[in-house]
Amino acid sequence: MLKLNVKNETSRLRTVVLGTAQSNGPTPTKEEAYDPKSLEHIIAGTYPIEKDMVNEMEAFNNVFKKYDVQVFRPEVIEDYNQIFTRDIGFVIEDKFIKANILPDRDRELDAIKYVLDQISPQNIVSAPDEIHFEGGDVMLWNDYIFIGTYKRPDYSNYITARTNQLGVDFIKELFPNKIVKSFDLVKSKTEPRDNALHLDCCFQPVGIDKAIIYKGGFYDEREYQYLVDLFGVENLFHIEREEMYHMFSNVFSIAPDVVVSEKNFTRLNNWLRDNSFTVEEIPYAEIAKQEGLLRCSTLPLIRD
Ligand SMILES: NC(=[NH2+])NCCC[C@H](N)C(=O)O
Repeated sequence: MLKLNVKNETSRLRTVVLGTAQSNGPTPTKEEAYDPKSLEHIIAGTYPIEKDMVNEMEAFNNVFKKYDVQVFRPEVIEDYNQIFTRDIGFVIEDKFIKANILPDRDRELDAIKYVLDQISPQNIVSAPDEIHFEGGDVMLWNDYIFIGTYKRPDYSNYITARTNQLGVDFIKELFPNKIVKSFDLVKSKTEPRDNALHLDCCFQPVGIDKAIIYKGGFYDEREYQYLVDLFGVENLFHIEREEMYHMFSNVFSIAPDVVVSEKNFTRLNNWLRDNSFTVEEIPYAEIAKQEGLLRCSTLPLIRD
């Protein structure tokens, strides 16, 4: 049995699910795209090919091997995108919460059934259909749970809005001892530079007291200010619109002092090293074209 334990984004990682790019399927049509960055690359004819994405995920897997992390991979569903495991469920403390994900993606959860079978059933939580959340919107910070959401009434018009108020309320009720803070995110169906698809596309803690943040991802400046006040401006690495488009905030921590990052994120990687982090650089620019990066590709089950 797996003894789940995740309380934050950075404690030493022991067990994780890493997505797979195998049998990712043919390039989707414009109509099939469910995020604007994939759409941009479908139109431009630059949508990533499977072989490149498999290689990028292997590089990620090799970093896990180097740090002795136990890795589960989803069973491969033929011609189905299973890269972004983060969104299909998430662990808070010792609970696995199954996400009510975008209908286009709902088969992804079946592929990790063999992992869920190793978790005590009383620790697996699912929510009624009208309650929406995806793991990319849920971020743990010890006593805090940060949740990205979309609060305006046209929620259902946005395929890029993945977590609703009911989702926020559900998590609040499940964890009455946590401080649950939600953040209304900026969304666009057509411009990836103005779309914070999930909270991890515009914010993520690193180390024990630092974080990466993109101010423009927050619809309400007061909610951005809340994080500035909580972390302290000197502990924040502010990214620009183009850097958020490249997904600088979507790196992944293996330990408080070890961050896996994209090899072209020079400005961020230098800042991390200047702050005594070890940066494990890997290529991930092809997968980035699907509006997800390293955090999105992982689902941590056990951290120290
Ligand atoms: N946690 C994340 N930011 N995940 C990114 C998922 C990207 C994927 N193309 C989608 O639209 O669902």
